[in-house]
Amino acid sequence: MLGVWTTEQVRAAEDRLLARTPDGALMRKAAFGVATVAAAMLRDLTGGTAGRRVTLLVGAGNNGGDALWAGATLARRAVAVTAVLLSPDRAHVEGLAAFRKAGGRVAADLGDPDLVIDGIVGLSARGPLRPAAAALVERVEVPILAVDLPSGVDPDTGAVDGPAVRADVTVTFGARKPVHVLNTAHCGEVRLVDLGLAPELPDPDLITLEADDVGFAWRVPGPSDDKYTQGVTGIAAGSSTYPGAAVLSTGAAVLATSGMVRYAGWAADHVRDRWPEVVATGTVEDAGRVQAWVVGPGLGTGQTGRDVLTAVFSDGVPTCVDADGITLLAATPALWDARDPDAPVVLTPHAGEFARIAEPLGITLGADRVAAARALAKRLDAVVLLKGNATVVAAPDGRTLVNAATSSWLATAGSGDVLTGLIGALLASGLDPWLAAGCAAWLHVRSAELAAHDAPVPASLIQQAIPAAIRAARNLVADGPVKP
Ligand SMILES: NC(=O)C1=CN([C@@H]2O[C@H](COP(=O)(O)OP(=O)(O)OC[C@H]3O[C@@H](n4cnc5c(N)ncnc54)[C@H](OP(=O)(O)O)[C@@H]3O)[C@@H](O)[C@H]2O)[C@@H](O)CC1
Ligand SMILES: Nc1ncnc2c1ncn2[C@@H]1O[C@H](COP(=O)(O)OP(=O)(O)O)[C@@H](O)[C@H]1O
Ligand SMILES: [K+]
Repeated sequence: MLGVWTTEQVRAAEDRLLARTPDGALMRKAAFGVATVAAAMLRDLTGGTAGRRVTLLVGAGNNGGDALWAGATLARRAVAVTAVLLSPDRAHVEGLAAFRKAGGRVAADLGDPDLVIDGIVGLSARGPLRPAAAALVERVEVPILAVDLPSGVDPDTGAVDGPAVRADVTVTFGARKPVHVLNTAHCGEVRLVDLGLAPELPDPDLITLEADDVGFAWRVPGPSDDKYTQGVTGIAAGSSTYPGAAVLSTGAAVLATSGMVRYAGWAADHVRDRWPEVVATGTVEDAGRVQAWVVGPGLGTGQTGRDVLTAVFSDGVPTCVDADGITLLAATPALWDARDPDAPVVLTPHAGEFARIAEPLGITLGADRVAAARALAKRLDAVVLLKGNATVVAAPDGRTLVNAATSSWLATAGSGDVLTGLIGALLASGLDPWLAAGCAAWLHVRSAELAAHDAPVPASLIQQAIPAAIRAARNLVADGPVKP
């Protein structure tokens, strides 16, 4: 697991570190990291550094100071560095002096650079780029290295509300901030420069899962296991209109667990045809014991759906509610009455479903997706997995993880049904519901990556890549550090 800290947490930690560090030392360390990455980018782009051209966009604060110090280091390595000062009378004084002394040039315009370094604004950023900065950024046609974060993007929410830098690489310092996991599209590749901040940091605000976390969490059958002891997953999904959702969701569970999967619903014949290993029945009541239910994909929003949801809740086991299940709960909150308060619920809304269920409760999905997911999780005493390019998973106790997509190929019809099957299988294996949702989101992205190979990919092929993705996660367990 890797931590992510809010700007407030980072600032407080930096203040403590600054108090016992010589003046300017942290900025010089940060800037050296920027210069090192910039030199590597120049080599990749042009085959060398000497004589190559870099333009710095320099704002009014320490972010601009970082850029100027980095520019000074590059200039000493014979790079032709130009600085455009957005607030000339407020540019970082020591940084500008060092930059000029190293041979850096101040100019009014971008010039014709090989690389641009964005030092417009960092942790103090509020709102989109202002017009002068926006006009410059708009004209950039070469790769951009962002200092700390891409300017114009909100550091704590990753939200973009107007002109903003879209970086190829972001070099950040001391700790990752929310923007780095919530808006990977604007950050590009994120590199972290160690400032020695770790001892000053509190518990992280958010976490992200690594491959070995997922591999470690995946249940592996032992010699005394049988098909029941590994957890039986139940899927209550599909209807005459949407039989495919049942097939996709059930299949994902089949591929994610070596135990047993039961299906209950209208699409029993379709499911049996595609997945003969599934025990399929017409109703939840006839399905037999399961350790977790998935309910909702393609279920329909009529009386049958309401009856199915009630039957599932009455079973008193961990339950993942998706799609039509969420819409039903939004329209008829009394359906919650059938829920056993001790049985965990995972809700998996996309933005529209989130609005449907959250707005009547006074919770809106604004720019701060983490805050919204946390509020709904607390209010409903359920894990909330909010879908999107960055998937946010919030537990009722406030634990929150973010899983960033590596592409947008997952945005395809039926891919959410695959995700629910994965969550169901992990819930049935006995995993903590928040971790189950997070591991499923991680594996979902990895499956899409393996299946897509930079081309469109249907949900059924994402599903087929599940075993390869599990292997990828588990191999790292074998090679990586042993966890307690
Ligand atoms: N502390 C440390 O230990 C270390 C800190 N480090 C570095 O310091 C950075 C934080 O620096 P910082 O706090 O000086 O402010 P910073 O982000 O440069 O903003 C400057 C000014 O920009 C303006 N502005 C605001 N929004 C804007 C917008 N949308 N578009 C345009 N302009 C906008 C606003 O000024 P205003 O014009 O509103 O008066 C604001 O005050 C941090 O990100 C890291 O890079 C590293 O060196 C490592 C050690
Ligand atoms: N732009 C995007 N980039 C990456 N993943 C995305 C993007 N948009 C949606 N997704 C993911 O794709 C899946 C879509 O699920 P959902 O909206 O329920 O679709 P469906 O109902 O068709 O199965 C979710 O896992 C979501 O996180
Ligand atoms: K920046």
